[in-house]
Amino acid sequence: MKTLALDAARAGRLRAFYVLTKPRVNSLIVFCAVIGMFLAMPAGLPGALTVFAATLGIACVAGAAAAMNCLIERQIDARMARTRGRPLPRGELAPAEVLLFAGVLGGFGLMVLHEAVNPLTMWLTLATFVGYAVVYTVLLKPRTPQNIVIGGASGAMPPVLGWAAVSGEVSGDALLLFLIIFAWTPPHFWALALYRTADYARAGLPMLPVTHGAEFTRLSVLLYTLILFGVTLLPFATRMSGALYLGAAVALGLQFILYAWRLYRDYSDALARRTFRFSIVYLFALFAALLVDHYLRW
Ligand code: HEM
Ligand SMILES: CC(C)=CCC/C(C)=C/CC/C(C)=C/COP(=O)(O)OP(=O)(O)O
Repeated sequence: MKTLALDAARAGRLRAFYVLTKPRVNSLIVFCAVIGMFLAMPAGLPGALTVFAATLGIACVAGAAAAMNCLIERQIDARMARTRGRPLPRGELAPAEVLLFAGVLGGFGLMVLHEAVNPLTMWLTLATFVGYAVVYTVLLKPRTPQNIVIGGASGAMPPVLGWAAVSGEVSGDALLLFLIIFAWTPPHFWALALYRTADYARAGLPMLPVTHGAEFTRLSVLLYTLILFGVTLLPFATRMSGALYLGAAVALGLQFILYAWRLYRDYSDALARRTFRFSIVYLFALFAALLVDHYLRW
């Protein structure tokens, strides 16, 4: 009986550490990094060991960054309905053990990148960690409604990390992939912020709908979705990608613009929620299209 209770407690703690790494958000982060690895090969496949080590290293550092964000924001998270069920506000884990967990996980990830991939990828991943855990979480998020526009730069790094892991450099093509996620982040986040405005206001965070109102935020979502459409045409314009990619980018982009237009003209929380969900499907599908196009052309 006693062993069973102990096992259940241990499983609960393991689950709490897992939740801290924000596995669902990071699944898309890692997916984009892996696509970057394949696109970096002009022909053929990247080495299996490089792909494995780079994926493991990037996933561990991204998980550590998420855990640091949960640690730094534990009091803010306790005030928001969406986040108050996280392990730290619930008291399931102590701050010191989360710091240790993030340090060990992040340190392990950086070591794998340095030893089994290359130092450039390790340094870029460390910079991404600092960009999210310090620049975005500590400096920008509590201060400016442009927090996610500037902080989005770290979220846009994963394909660049993947590219650097395989090629040992950062090329213009990799920067196009960066630009796509950079332009995608504002409509992705502001769609959610629109139906979570009360939560952010309660937490005292200056998100765009709190500081500038819903209508301005809806217009901003629409404008960034149009910018995103233009940016997603660049891989075709520069001949990095072919017609198959172009077809997918146009079809997905028009659908995103339609969501943003309807959100602007005819707002409802349910539509904002659907737009946010679509933003995730959109990025998965766009990066999958880049990959399929790359190998079909080859
Ligand atoms: C500064 C940039 C970003 C901000 C502020 C942001 C914000 C958010 C927030 C608040 C959520 C809800 C999370 C939750 O309820 O636990 C979310 C979900 C999500 N985000 Fe982002 N995000 C950003 C960048 C990214 C990037 C770069 C990616 C991937 C490339 C991404 C992928 C996702 C995914 C997949 C989800 C859904 C998670 C789920 O289904 O539970 N986000 N994002
Ligand atoms: C090393 C590496 C590849 C790191 C990538 C990590 C990274 C830049 C993630 C950005 C996406 C993310 C978790 C946003 C959550 O925003 P939030 O923290 O405002 O959301 P919250 O309110 O749910 O905590």
